[in-house]
Amino acid sequence: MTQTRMADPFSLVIFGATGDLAKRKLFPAMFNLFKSRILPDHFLIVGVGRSIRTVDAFRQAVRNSVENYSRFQIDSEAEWSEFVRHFQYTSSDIHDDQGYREMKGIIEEHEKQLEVTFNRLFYLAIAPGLFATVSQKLKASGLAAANGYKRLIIEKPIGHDYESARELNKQIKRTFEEEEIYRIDHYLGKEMIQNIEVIRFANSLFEPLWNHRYIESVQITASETVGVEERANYYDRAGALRDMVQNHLLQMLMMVCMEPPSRLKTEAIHDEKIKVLRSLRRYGEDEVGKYFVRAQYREGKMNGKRVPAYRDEPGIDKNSMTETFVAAKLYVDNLRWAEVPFYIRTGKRMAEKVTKIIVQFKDMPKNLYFNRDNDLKPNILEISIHPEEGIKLFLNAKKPGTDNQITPIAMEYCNNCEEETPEAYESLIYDAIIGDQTYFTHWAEVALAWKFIDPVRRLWDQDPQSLQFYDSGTWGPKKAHELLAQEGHGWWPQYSGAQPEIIKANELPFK
Ligand SMILES: NC(=O)C1=CN([C@@H]2O[C@H](COP(=O)(O)OP(=O)(O)OC[C@H]3O[C@@H](n4cnc5c(N)ncnc54)[C@H](OP(=O)(O)O)[C@@H]3O)[C@@H](O)[C@H]2O)C=CC1
Ligand SMILES: O=C1O[C@H](COP(=O)(O)O)[C@@H](O)[C@H](O)[C@H]1O
Repeated sequence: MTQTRMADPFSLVIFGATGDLAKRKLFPAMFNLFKSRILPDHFLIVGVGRSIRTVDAFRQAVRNSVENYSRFQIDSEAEWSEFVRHFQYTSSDIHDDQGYREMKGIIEEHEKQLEVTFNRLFYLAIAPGLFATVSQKLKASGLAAANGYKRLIIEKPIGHDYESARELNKQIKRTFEEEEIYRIDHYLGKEMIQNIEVIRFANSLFEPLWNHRYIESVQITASETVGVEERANYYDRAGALRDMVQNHLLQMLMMVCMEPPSRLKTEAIHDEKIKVLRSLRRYGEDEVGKYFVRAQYREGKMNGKRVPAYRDEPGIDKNSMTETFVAAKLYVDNLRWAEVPFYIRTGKRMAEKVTKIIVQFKDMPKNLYFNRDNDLKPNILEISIHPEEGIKLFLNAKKPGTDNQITPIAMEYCNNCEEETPEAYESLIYDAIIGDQTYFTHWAEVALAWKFIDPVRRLWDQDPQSLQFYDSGTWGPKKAHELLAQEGHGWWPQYSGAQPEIIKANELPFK
């Protein structure tokens, strides 16, 4: 959410309104925006699903979802009525033209009552295999012919490789221009991911150091404790490389690496992100094994409870070769990042749920001054994205009262300690409503990310030996540690051993 202003009146059609995404994310996000008073008086939400529901039953489902997942409470029945009166429902199969006529009828009826420009958004919370059909039928039915704006919001996965993504994109573009397509990568809606830009470009402290001369390495971790859950059908065909690396991890990498944009405008930011993907070092087939590690979880213990191996999860093939973990060493071959390793890792059933970026600065000269025993801890900037949100800067300082002993200390800022921050979908839906594409994925990003991933995937598919295994509840296979050890590095924080004192940002003298 880049700016807070009241949105213009709009109609939003949610395809897949009876599904999980709508229930857990979309309805609560709409309610959060309503509570934040940034939705206009006039807006309409039309839910579409195959399930037969009355409008009242649909509104009750919206209420259940808000009560379970919204960050705000419903304060009164009057408030609830004011919110829910905006919701309508129509039951229809996506292939059925009559359904589109009904949607059009509901929307036109709403628009007729208003003397304003008619803006329409279409949110596809449905399987990607249905995107092209909906897009084509929106055009044919005239629904996509608003006299204001028309926008399409789609979810990942966008294809399963470059070719399929390109084909899908081609079909969607028959109805929507690039400026009308909002491709959600929900990591870009996270507060601290959006904060990376500010930390980098609003602090004279960091910008001069943000390059290969001062940065030793960067680590990006997105670890999860959950297993495959109920998504066997999708996940077993996707794997962690497609599910997490192609999108979320590369997006985080782009935010860390991009050059300062010429202006804080969507196009300028997208241009710089795209250049990062273009600069990513491509590995030959014989190099994938050296720079990438993939693995699958075995059974293990999580919170004292035994959990099954991936191959024993419901719906998963007993011989599945799908990876649930990926680690990689990447290089961005440009002048700023020459030879700086970017270590990325993601996995399911790992020891902790954590999303974090670690920027490790170069060591002080060895054997000089305070580093004479060569045991100074490195300076680290830790950007915590989830579940903590904030930054910590690890420094070395004199231990109070002792004889020149040095201790690591940390200065800390917590972003979500005092108040709950907006949820990613809330920020992104709001941005789509006000027409800000900054934190959505441009087609060129999708295309280049696939082009980077595809050769790795191809190689893995031909090489069963590339699959390692790790116990559930651990930090992944040994090889993922060896990947860093080769360079004298280690995954933070196990490697640091530091138990730094924390200096809170609000205790600093300038506050
Ligand atoms: N759930 C999540 O957290 C996330 C989901 N996504 C993506 O969002 C999309 C939806 O996911 P999710 O909500 O989990 O899926 P669900 O299976 O829970 O819901 C699918 C929805 O699509 C509707 N639907 C399916 N086929 C048709 C059809 N032929 N005509 C009309 N409606 C149809 C279903 O309606 P009905 O049941 O009434 O037939 C239902 O509302 C997927 O692309 C997924 O990858 C992305 C990120 C996170
Ligand atoms: O997109 C996805 O992300 C989730 C992890 O998201 P987070 O916000 O909880 O970090 C992951 O579980 C899922 O497999 C993937 O499709």
